[in-house]
Amino acid sequence: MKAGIVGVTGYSGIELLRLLQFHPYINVHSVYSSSQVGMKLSEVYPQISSLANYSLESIDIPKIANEVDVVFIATPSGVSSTLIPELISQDVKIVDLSGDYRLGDPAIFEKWYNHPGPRQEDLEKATYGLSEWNREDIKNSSFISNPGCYPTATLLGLAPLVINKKIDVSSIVIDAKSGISGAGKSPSKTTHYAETNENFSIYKVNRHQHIPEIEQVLKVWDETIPYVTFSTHLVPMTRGIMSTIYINSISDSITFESLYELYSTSYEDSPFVRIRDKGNFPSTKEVYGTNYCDIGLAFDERTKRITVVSVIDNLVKGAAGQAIQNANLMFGWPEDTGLQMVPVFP
Ligand SMILES: NC(=O)C1=CN([C@@H]2O[C@H](COP(=O)(O)OP(=O)(O)OC[C@H]3O[C@@H](n4cnc5c(N)ncnc54)[C@H](OP(=O)(O)O)[C@@H]3O)[C@@H](O)[C@H]2O)C=CC1
Ligand SMILES: CC(=O)N[C@@H](CCC(=O)OP(=O)(O)O)C(=O)O
Repeated sequence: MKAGIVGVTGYSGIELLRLLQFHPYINVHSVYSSSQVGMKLSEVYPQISSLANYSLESIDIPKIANEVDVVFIATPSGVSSTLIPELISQDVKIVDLSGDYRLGDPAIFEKWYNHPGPRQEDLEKATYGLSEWNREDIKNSSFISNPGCYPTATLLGLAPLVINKKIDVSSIVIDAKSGISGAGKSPSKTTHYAETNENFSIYKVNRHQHIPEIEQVLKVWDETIPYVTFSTHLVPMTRGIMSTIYINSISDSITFESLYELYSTSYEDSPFVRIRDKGNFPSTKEVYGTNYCDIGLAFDERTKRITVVSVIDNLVKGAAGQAIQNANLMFGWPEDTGLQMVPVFP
């Protein structure tokens, strides 16, 4: 299959190109840019000069649809909703890495993203691509809205408890931390080296755009879920997300062993979700450069509170890796095709 990447000069786009080098059935045919048309991609990223000699092409929808079988769109929010209305009518599979098509209601989108959302009629054609929990719909879809990085780590961490109704639904607190590459490659005041190095900061308190995304999915799993508390922090590292989740249990019979059994069973057919043994908690480096989501669990007998620790690489399972996992599902291949990496460590 031939793939195209829109936004290849960004962090998720270049990660897509890197990961697809390992894919046996997908060949990156063309790469597209809005601002550097005609340049060689190796002029932007000399580290890929040994790969095929890609030139950055303009974003011309009929041409894209004509030359590739699947197009990955890795552009800032607000861009894909200008491309999708035309692209969607063409015979090409689409994976959108941005947040544009994740929320089902354009009014909610506008409230949290602070700019107008996509058309309702196009939103209805998008399938939310949380691979592990939406496989059948993804297999039958040709337009995937890839989840956000924080929602991926958080929802994989919460799913077994929420779906199996093991918790006090009003008690969910999510404390999430991200490396700086989560903010993309354009520098800003908050991602400036002097602001992030040897610093640890909280941001977008109670107004992060991933709050409605997380709540929307949780409500599909359990309609009684009200709101969640979700906070995000910047950590002075390049990649990685750790989502630490605190929840009150509703059952006195919960033990670490019962939690471990629940999670292991829930993810027994999910090659990328790995559950840690008792007392063993994952760190972000242990999934670095891979599509894994590693989950650690604890139960506090005194407070009856459950702690879930979920880590991913934001650019892989949180973006490019999950996008390829979803393309694999759409094409009917095993979902780990081309994604069997070993973490870069240390
Ligand atoms: N970074 C991460 O960890 C994650 C990011 N995402 C989402 O994926 C998307 C890409 O993120 P990321 O790679 O970090 O972003 P970057 O800012 O690193 O790159 C985005 C790229 O989009 C292109 N672009 C910018 N403006 C436009 C435009 N108006 N029209 C077309 N292309 C444009 C640019 O390339 P050029 O100038 O060459 O066109 C740019 O290199 C975002 O929506 C982000 O929210 C999702 C999950 C995780
Ligand atoms: C560290 C950092 O800044 N991370 C970004 C997450 C980017 C992302 O995945 O957001 P989308 O929903 O727009 O795709 C943020 O918190 O906004």
